[in-house]
Amino acid sequence: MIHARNIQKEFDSFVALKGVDFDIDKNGIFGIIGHNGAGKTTLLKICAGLLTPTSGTLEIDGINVIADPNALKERLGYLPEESRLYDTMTISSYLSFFGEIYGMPRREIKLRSEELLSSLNLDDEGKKLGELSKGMRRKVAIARSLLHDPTILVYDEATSGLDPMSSRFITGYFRKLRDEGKMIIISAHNLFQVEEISDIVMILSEGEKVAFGTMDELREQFGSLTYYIHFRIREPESLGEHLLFSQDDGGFVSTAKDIDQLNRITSQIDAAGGNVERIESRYPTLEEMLMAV
Ligand SMILES: Nc1ncnc2c1ncn2[C@@H]1O[C@H](COP(=O)(O)OP(=O)(O)OP(=O)(O)O)[C@@H](O)[C@H]1O
Repeated sequence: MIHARNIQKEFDSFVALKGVDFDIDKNGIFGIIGHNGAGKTTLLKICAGLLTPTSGTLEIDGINVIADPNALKERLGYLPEESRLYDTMTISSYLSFFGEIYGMPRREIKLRSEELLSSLNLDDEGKKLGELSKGMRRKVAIARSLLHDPTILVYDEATSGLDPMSSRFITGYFRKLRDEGKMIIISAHNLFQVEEISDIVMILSEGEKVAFGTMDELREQFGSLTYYIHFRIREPESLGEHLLFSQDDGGFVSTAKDIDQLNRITSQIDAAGGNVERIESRYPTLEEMLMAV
């Protein structure tokens, strides 16, 4: 559960967050998206208790994060956008080091590390962290964030630098953690991924919340179904200048917002000697929503 009221953050005279409010009543995956500089990392750091907002209140799972950020620490797994690892350590010595910082008993550190390495598909071949690939290093950072079995996860661009297989694996892993009842707050530039796994999405733009809700609620907010009319035509210029269309997969595509417009366009294509191949209808994707804000 998260209750945020009027979260503002100023850096000197620059206002990075301009009074963000939201409520999430059930644990699950909360995706924050927005263009570069929208304020995603700033909001994530505030949620992780690592940055104090200039004003506002924030409660996560009953903890007053701003007044008592330390109370969150035990329950928090935080993954920054770029996590620094100690290059000369091996994976297991690195995880042991952090386990000890968390005050975990040695035996538990060992068991938990083995469990995480195996479920993240990470082989500890005794290599030094500095010798690992970027994707493997990201997985080590993810393992570290999960070592103490936190219930609240704050992940900034968790899958950046991962190949598609590893990236899919991590999103699958998030679903598993969600099913275990954890609260997972993520930001990602991969909008398809956010759309696929988030229970609630927020779109931030220049420090303001411009949309918030389930994907179904966002689809309603960002307009209705659009019809995509895919067609072929020998002489596209004969369609006249009033019909908007673009090239698509060897043919052309035009869009209609309702059935009347759809009928008009298909008749126009027909009259110009074209051939409608298929008509698709779909709601806007998260990417199209972000383009619209
Ligand atoms: N410590 C800081 N001092 C001054 N300005 C900052 C600081 N941290 C962030 N900002 C500014 O606040 C704004 C929001 O930054 P933030 O990193 O939260 O954006 P973001 O949405 O995560 O962007 P990106 O997608 O590029 O990572 C930016 O204009 C940034 O320059």
